[in-house]
Amino acid sequence: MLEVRNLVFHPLENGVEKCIIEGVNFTVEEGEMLVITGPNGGGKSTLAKLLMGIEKPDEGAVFMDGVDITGYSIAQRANAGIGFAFQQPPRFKGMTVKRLLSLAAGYELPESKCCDYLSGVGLCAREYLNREVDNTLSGGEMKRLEIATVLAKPHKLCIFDEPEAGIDLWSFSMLVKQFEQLHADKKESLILISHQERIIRMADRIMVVKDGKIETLDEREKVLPNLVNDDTGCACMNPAHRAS
Ligand SMILES: Nc1ncnc2c1ncn2[C@@H]1O[C@H](COP(=O)(O)OP(=O)(O)OP(=O)(O)O)[C@@H](O)[C@H]1O
Repeated sequence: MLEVRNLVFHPLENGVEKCIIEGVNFTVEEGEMLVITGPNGGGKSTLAKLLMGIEKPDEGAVFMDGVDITGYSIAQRANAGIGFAFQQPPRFKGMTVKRLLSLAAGYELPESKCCDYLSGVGLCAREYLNREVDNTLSGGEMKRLEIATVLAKPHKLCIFDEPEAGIDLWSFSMLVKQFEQLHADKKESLILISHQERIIRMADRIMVVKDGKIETLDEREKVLPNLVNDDTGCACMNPAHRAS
């Protein structure tokens, strides 16, 4: 379904080319959950931004259902069926949570539906529906709201960048259930960027990205034993990232 061919991203930093992504190739099949992990600064978020069209690759191509979407804008990619939850979600002063969810869904959502999406990420609709999406919301609230906006619309492919970041354990457990349900339905393909062992354990395949390259890409059963016994700096080894 998604095919990434030889992606290269070399932005200029102070006039000098910096190698961030170096010839990355992979595919994601229909209904598959691919978890991308690896050390901090390895290039995972940049790869997600290249898939979403937030950054443009210097070389390579991205295909969705055989169509070359490399030149597509963020909006065109959204229309092609790609949803994305940022690592650090943007805020929209003057917009209510209800309005944002309706915009994300593409139609005026009834309150009951908003309630379902909000409670799915551990937010109480009564408290949040009419709140503004501004800096009065905490980082964890923003993050969960961002995920709710992605869940509010069916996509072919959803990309979640560190959905666990800044989220308390109780809400994290609810999120894991949401991902398990999405995965069980097999209607959407999922790319989850994560350092969390509990999320990594849900993957069909695991990709380890390090120094802008794919270090490993294989089925979970093959990658996981090496990952949890690895002390080379893969963040999921850090006890702080382990799910309780
Ligand atoms: N446009 C850019 N110009 C210069 N450097 C960049 C640019 N985008 C990303 N980088 C650098 O590329 C490297 C990879 O960043 P990226 O955010 O993709 O890593 P990551 O694997 O997602 O890390 P983390 O696990 O900490 O979230 C970092 O060193 C970052 O500072």
